Amino acid sequence: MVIATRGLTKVYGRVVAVDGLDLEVQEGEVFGLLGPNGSGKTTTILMLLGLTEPTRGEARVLGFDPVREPLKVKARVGYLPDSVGFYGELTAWENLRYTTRLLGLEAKEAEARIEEVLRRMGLWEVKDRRVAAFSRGMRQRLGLAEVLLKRPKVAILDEPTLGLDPEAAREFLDLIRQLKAEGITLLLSSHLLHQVQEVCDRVGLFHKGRMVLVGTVEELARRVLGGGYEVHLEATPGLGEALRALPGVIRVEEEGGRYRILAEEDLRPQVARLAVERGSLLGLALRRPSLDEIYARYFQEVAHAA
Ligand SMILES: Nc1ncnc2c1ncn2[C@@H]1O[C@H](COP(=O)(O)OP(=O)(O)OP(=O)(O)O)[C@@H](O)[C@H]1O
Repeated sequence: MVIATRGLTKVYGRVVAVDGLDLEVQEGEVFGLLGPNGSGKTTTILMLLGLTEPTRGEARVLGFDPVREPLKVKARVGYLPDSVGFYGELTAWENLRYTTRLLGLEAKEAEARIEEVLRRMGLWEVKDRRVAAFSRGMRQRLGLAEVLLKRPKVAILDEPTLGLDPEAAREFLDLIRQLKAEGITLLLSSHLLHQVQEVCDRVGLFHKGRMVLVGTVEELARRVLGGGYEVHLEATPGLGEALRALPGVIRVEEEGGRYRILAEEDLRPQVARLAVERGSLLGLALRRPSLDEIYARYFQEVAHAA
């Protein structure tokens, strides 16, 4: 287990920021800590890095206790905070050179690593530009470059796509996929559920300091919505009834020939056959159920039960 916590709790005065967190992240996994602002994601991250002390409970990161061995954790774990602090007056290269000094790398090794990470993040061409002139997306990539200087086994990214336009966010998520392919374990936090769900192997949904749901998106969809598959169909209007009668279909929403079908399995063949038999098939696609919907539905049910 790369990250493990038991009963991890942080209380600020009267606010329980993180409440009895049991979290396990395995080697090579991309795990998303997801939830609205103020739900405890950043506090969790700070405790894992030894930057704030838990009130109760314990954590292990790569086997080290962040409270008692914070330097061992920091040496091995890359951290991208939610607002990255670089020296605006210095160039990208100079900022990273500063970091390599803090890491204690000797000049030759430092310069080789800086070139490597800047090239990877697509920033080599702008290495001599002052960071003050960087866009938010470039700054985030420079933040990830800085994380990689350390050659970490684990990277913890706090709200990595916040403030990025859709294209920059997509590029950033692609970089995260590449890091995963290299075997780096990633923990990332976000309140943009739909955006990061694509890259996460598993997610933990936070609500008021508690991790209320944890699993793959499909598992959560099955547990909360009743089905893990969403088929989108465009066909002749009026097929709702017939679609609902297909075995494995849980719910069908229809809007003028556009259908959203929630199902227990991938029912595209059955749906296609039905659409062709009853008229015409104009479009068919399988979507991952959305975490936003899972989250919303879960809280409707919680509120309803209460
Ligand atoms: N240093 C602090 N002192 C007092 N209260 C705090 C402190 N840090 C966080 N909190 C409170 O703890 C709760 C959890 O905050 P936290 O920042 O961990 O949430 P978050 O999910 O990361 O949200 P965000 O996305 O806004 O960072 C909030 O109610 C917040 O106000």
